[in-house]
Amino acid sequence: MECDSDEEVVHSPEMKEDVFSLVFGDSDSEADLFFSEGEEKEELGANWSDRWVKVDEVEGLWHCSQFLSSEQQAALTNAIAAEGWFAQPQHNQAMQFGDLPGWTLELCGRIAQSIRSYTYSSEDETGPLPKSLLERKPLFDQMIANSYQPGEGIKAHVDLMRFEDGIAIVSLQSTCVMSFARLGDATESALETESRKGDSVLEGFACQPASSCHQVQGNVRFVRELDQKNGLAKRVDVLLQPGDLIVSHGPARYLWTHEIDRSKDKQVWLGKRIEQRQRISVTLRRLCPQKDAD
Ligand SMILES: O=C(O)CCC(=O)C(=O)O
Ligand SMILES: [Fe+2]
Repeated sequence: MECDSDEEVVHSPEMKEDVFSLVFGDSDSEADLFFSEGEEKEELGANWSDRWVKVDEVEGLWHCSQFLSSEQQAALTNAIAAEGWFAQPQHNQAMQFGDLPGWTLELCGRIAQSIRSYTYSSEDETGPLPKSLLERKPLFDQMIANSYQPGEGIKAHVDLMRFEDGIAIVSLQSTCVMSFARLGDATESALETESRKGDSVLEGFACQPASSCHQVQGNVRFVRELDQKNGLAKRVDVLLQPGDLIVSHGPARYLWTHEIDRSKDKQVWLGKRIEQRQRISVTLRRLCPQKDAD
């Protein structure tokens, strides 16, 4: 079964006040899902600059490797499980608008913190989000949690225009390849994966005689499929591992589709098949202001 983004709300239960404290013990509004006791929140940003990687070909797409540690991933997975949204495998999507659960607010805070720490320490970069988006309040007011059983993915889409620019997605539990395709090319016939088999991963940027390029940047690998005519990337695959975060704005948000095809034989990375487990993702966005009805 495919998840059709935004079209289907399987489950959207009322938030129970006490769920968060049941899972994490009593905590105040500065809930401590992500921060262990005594940890200096301000100092956490120190090494963010190394983890954020700009995906050059998809302007406005940024990847943060290991945004959440394994403990934090477990805590977030538990918080989602405690919501009861995915108690049955056929329930695959839950949305929250406005008053977001405590763990979501904490996640938003941590995303903002990591982006700020990157953006304000590198003057010449736009960073994962332009400052105008980064400093809006609230940063996000809508959350979708998606649950994918092995074999399930999400069709190529651009997120609905009712959401503002600036989108964040956190991946949990199963590694997957997310494919970005330039909007004009999105409907082209299935893209060749065979040509990638046997290609080796090289440090830096290496173009194969065929039309695909591999790039390794830190812990992140991209595979780019080039347009033979103009040499520009028409498809870029990004490996998302549990705990990774991606953020998109501008062209990446409006001019590229994103897709996860987990049908048989599609989740292949550098010649190896990715083991599929249940995957959960948390997408954070902000709704456009309501237009007054005339
Ligand atoms: O599951 C994902 O990583 C992507 C979700 C997505 O694209 C969406 O909800 O619009
Ligand atoms: Fe999406």
